[in-house]
Amino acid sequence: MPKSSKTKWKPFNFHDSAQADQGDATDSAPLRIASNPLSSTQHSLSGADRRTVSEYRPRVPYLDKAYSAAELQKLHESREREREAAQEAGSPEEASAPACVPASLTDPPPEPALRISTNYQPAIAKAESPTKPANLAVAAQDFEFHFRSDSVGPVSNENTVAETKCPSSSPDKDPGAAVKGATTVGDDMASAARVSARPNRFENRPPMSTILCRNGPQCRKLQEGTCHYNHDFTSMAPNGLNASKRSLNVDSPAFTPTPKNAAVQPAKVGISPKTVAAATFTPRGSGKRWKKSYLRKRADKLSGSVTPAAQSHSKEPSGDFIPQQAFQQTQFQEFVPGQSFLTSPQTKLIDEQLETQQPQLSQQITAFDNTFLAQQGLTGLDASQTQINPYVQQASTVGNQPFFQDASTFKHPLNYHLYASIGPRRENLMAYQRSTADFFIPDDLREELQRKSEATLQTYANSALPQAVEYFHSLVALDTNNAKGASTFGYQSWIYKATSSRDGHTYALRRIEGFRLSSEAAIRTINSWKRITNASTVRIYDAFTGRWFGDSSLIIVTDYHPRSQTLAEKHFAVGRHTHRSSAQVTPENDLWGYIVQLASALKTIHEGGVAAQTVIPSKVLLTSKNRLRLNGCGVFDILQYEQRKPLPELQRADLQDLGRLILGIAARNPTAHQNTPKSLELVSRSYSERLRSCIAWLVAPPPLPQDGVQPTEQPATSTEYNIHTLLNNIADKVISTFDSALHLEDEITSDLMRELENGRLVRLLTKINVILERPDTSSTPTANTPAALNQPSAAWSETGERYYLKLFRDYVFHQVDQDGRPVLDLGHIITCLNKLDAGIDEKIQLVSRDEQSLFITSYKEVKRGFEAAWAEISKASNPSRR
Ligand SMILES: Nc1ncnc2c1ncn2[C@@H]1O[C@H](COP(=O)(O)OP(=O)(O)OP(=O)(O)O)[C@@H](O)[C@H]1O
Repeated sequence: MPKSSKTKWKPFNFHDSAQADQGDATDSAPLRIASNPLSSTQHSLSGADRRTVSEYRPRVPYLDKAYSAAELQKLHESREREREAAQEAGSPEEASAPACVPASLTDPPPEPALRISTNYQPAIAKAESPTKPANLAVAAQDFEFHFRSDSVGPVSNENTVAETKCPSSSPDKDPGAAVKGATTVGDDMASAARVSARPNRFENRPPMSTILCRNGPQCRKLQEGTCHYNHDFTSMAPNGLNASKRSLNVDSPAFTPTPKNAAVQPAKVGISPKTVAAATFTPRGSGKRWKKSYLRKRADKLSGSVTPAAQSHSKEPSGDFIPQQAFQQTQFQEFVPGQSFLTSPQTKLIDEQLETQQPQLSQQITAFDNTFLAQQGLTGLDASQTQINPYVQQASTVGNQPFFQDASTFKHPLNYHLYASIGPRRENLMAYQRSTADFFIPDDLREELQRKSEATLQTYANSALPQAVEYFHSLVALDTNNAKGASTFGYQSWIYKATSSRDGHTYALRRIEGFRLSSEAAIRTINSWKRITNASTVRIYDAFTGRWFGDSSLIIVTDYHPRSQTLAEKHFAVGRHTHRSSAQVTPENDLWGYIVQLASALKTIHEGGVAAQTVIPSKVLLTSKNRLRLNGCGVFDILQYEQRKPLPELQRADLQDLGRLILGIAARNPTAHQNTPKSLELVSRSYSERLRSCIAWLVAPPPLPQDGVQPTEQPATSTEYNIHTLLNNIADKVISTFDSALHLEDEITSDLMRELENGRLVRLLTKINVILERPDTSSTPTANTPAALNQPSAAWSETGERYYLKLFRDYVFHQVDQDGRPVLDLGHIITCLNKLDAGIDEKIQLVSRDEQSLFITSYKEVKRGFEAAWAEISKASNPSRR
């Protein structure tokens, strides 16, 4: 990286990417990656094997050696001597043969626009005196050198790349002359033998004036009068092939393979003749459907009727978004190939048939429709009424479907390990080196988050559940137990995941089946619960009753915690998520963590003037590792409003329930509290006395004081049985749980930091893809002249001002090694993108795919080019800014 570079770190401003100034980009490039030394390529000047620009020698495919002027002069003299010797020996043919020497050695070369020496510094190349005329006699034949005349100054929009051709690339001269001269003269050089053994790729090349110019009709060189290629495009077929050259003919001579050592004509850019034999494109994989659609479209056209536009892209505002409804109403528009601007032979044939045999074809279409509908089981429907929903099941299946969908039916699981780093991590990296895993959050965390996200978004198209419950839609049952009896609450209860049409978030709906609300006051108790906010409770939002399920149901709306598990499922082996057998001992620290979290929840609940009444294994959710949330709160307050007990009694019962819960887990028996002394003895065998005495205190509350004063109104003493006493007694455990929580927070923050750079790179990649090879945006669409969409832009052609941006894309993403194999080096890609984002002064060499063009430019200029193109596209996208 050049020392003089003082470019400031200034990332692309991609709408919202307000990035802070990161200091000197040359000293602290944003990300430095270990470059794989094995992956250095012919295009690469950066990385571990970086060479300086001056060391670069162009690769000449048919010469192993680049001859200097002195060497060529020596060859010439040697050839002259031979000719004279032959003359003296009386060999007239040999003597009369013209001396085959490079034109550059015999004639003064035509005045070049720019002359180059082999030691040139391309980025700062300047015209040299013609004292070294033959230095590039060989190299220049293969390369058309492009230079940025303004490599340091600002890039002009009109002529971004000032390009110069070497004189020997003139079409009038045989480009292989110098090589031929060298090979016939040199009899003393092994390299000459090698050269002569290799085919000259220009030998059988047709004259340039017969080759169609790759830059197309808009070739700038043509306007300047310097392009010697053919610009008569009238003979070209619309698909870009030269019809006269490429079309198959029975009179065509049989194909004769070229011998391996024969001179090979260089391959031309274009569509391979093999494509003639390629299968016709058939949309949607069904030839019948495609043909049917096309036939109908053509029949419509002939009969004057118009195929209605699809409604699926209507921009009319909709009300609440209800995916299931929208899903079933969607119309799928058939693919209509008639709108294509290219006419395939097949469509031409059908056109002709339609013109001549319209009546027969109409019958054919009707017969085709009937057959098709019969195949789909849709007989009796008019084709225009048929809307095919690929997700709709047979009616009988839907009718028999229970509340619980077969989750595997529509499941397309993610491949969680698609992006996982493979193999062990290398430890012997340098300080500035990174491995792929460093750029992403840990695999297990990412997988867990992805699974949660998938669970949150999962819906079923053919659910037998109501489509909407109040302001919720897309219901999915979370209960796994199909045959349920009366639950904890004395009624059948169900849990559904649902999406709110008010805010689009996902909630859990607890349904109490068959509950009749007797008093308005009962449902208003939910207001106290709405105010309870604690990290260890499942938050409550709303409660209402209704008949959406065909019965009178009470619905309580709570937070949804995807992929959560109850303590009962985890510790007492009664659920689908059970990973641990109930025989396993739970670590004591985990148990203290449970006590602290639930005590924290109870503290907030009791201070809020309510009681949980649900501190039981099936109502405590585990939402991640050892992370508890008290669930099902507020339900008893509504259900037992008439028979409610005094609050102190309920709050003491909460503490006792907590004791029973911990006792059950510690003794590995959900009914352990039924024989408390024995269970406590069991606990004392596996756990500390501290834990045993804490559980013993919780499960045996002292008699209730008679005055009924609320515990929260008095300072706690060690003898009182309330949540404050509990928290005072376990203060040290509270502190250690708090410390663990802080450690976890630090870890998650550092994981988050890794993803920070990825977001920036995604924005950069998005921007690059928006820009690259975009069709022309310069023309503004009007009523008479529609936008020139899909028209290739001259800016991307070889002479266009954005050509080098395309080459930069190849340099970053399409690297190949010396054998032409793809190089997949994430380090190289990320390094290049970061350097582009920073816009540093480092030089890069961009080579066209055919190796005919070479640019020496810098990241700074590439960035400037991308920014200019982005500004142009942004302007074109916003009519008010045009
Ligand atoms: N808020 C929630 N978010 C996500 N999942 C939940 C939520 N509440 C409950 N679940 C899940 O729903 C399932 C059933 O929960 P529920 O509270 O009905 O327990 P249960 O075992 O059916 O007990 P019971 O029938 O005695 O009430 C559990 O697997 C639980 O993980």
